[in-house]
Amino acid sequence: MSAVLPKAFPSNLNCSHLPAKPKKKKLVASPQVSTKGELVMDERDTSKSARSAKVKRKRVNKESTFANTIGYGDENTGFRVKKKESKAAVVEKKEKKIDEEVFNGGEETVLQEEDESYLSDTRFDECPISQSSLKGIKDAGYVKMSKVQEATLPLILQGKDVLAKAKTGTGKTVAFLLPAIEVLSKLPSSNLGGKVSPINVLVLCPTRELAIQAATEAKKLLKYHPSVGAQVVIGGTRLTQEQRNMQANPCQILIATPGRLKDHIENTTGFQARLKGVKVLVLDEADRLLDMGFRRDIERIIAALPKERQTLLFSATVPKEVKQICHVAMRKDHEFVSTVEEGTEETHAQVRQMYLIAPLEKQLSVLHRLLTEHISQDSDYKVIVFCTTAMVTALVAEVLVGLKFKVREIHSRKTQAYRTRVSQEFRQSKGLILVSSDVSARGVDYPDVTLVIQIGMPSDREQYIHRLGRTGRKGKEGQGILMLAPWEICFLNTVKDLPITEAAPCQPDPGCQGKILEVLARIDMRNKERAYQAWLGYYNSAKGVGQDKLRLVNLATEFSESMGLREPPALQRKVLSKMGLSKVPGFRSI
Ligand SMILES: Nc1ncnc2c1ncn2[C@@H]1O[C@H](COP(=O)(O)OP(=O)(O)OP(=O)(O)O)[C@@H](O)[C@H]1O
Repeated sequence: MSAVLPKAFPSNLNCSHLPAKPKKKKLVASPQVSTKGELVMDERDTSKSARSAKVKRKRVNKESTFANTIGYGDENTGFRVKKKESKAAVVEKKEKKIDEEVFNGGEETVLQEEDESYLSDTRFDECPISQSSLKGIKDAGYVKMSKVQEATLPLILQGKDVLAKAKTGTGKTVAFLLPAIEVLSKLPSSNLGGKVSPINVLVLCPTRELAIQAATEAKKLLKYHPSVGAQVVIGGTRLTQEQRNMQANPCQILIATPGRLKDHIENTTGFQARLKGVKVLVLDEADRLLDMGFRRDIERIIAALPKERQTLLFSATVPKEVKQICHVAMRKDHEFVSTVEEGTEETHAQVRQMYLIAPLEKQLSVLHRLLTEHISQDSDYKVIVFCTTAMVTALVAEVLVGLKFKVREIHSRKTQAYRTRVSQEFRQSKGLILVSSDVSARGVDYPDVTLVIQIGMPSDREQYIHRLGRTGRKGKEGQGILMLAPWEICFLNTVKDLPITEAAPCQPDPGCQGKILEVLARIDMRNKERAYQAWLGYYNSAKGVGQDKLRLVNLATEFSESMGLREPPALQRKVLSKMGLSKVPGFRSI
């Protein structure tokens, strides 16, 4: 590995790119319980401005925390207790327990500093919605509607198809769920019963985490609608188990990921007939669901639904192409609603965005420095580190664990039970780093994320915005750092209209590189091989990088060197062939 630092990375500068954090406020619980069942917190802080901030502590449901029940950090704890049970039975029980916890909502303790800029002046109780929904909303602690909720509710209640765009973390989930529940609760009873139990509201989400989260939100709103239920069908769980659940307790609201829904359409008896009852179809993260990765599944699903229905498309990003192809799902006379003013940025002003250029060989030590600095400034840190692929995510997580950071990892190569557990833990934690692939890029609502780091170029501008949107939710502050290699600078063109500034060059801690090499040396070779292959696959199809295959060979070698390897791993011929790289000189094959 070369020790020479490129120009963009001068050795005499310190890492001063992170803005100094304001002094932490001390939050002290005052023993008052409001009429809403909220525990209201007093804020004891010496600073005047801080004293004026409204801070609430919300208690949601249940006494036992999800974290306590499951026993994090020791995957095996739960398995060893009852020796007589088979491993499969225990796993099944554990997954069931996770499901129950997820859908009943474990205790969630959230400290909130309210900045109400995302809210409108309209209160929910001024709207023409049912008393049952209002009670659920009140219990959830929502008083005023967010701007997107205020803008879309009347249109949806009028029966219009709606394509809605609103910034990340501004309440789009409630914006589509609440009116959908209202539509459902007004259906004549013939639609609610009979031989076939119809699905009346179908919500599609691009990731499992998002589907689970939407179901949790639905449960809150349905609390006082005893005859309406919401169910989730997602990949990574047993199809037969889902079939049994649906048969035992068919619900009117189904929240699904597209692949698994398609499976049910094709393999579950009576499912197609149930779908004929759909009155409202929602595509959450619509632009993602309509892009090529999902399009076929979506078209197949739409073909199974009645044409006479209402369709709602929601996202924080609605590129031109989506407006052009939304007719795949919507009626021509649909309404387009945007709470992002024309000519203004799609990101939040209170989230400071920076980019930082570092060669691959230095990125882990720069990451180390960024994290160390952030943690020293904020003991309540909650960081998400996004990586390009699942296997690169696994590798970066392993390195950070080796460097003694408190880390969890989440990506598609983990079992669904693991992903659900980690997601719940991160939601409820402070002082934790989540290393993630794009499974957490969109929609996932982790409260109080203090910093989002993106390593390597995101797949596109939209993905950058959604990943960044994991911080600065509900009007809170946040920071985002995009770390690019010098040859990835072209990505900046796609986000040049966003307020993203160059961070001061970062000098890693002396000695850190040595530690990283030691950690890398201990990592199983197979993990590095997998990361190399995944990295190559990603950049091979990345715009602005993948076209020049000869350059790609050199960049991939640079990546393998950044993992401490002297020579790049050999790849299977069929893998190279699949990537269209078999004839490119420089790749080793077996
Ligand atoms: N009217 C409201 N008042 C207060 N909080 C709300 C309101 N509506 C929704 N919320 C809360 O705001 C948070 C963000 O909502 P949500 O996850 O739906 O945002 P989003 O706009 O869908 O974000 P993304 O674009 O990232 O998917 C959630 O914790 C949700 O419970």
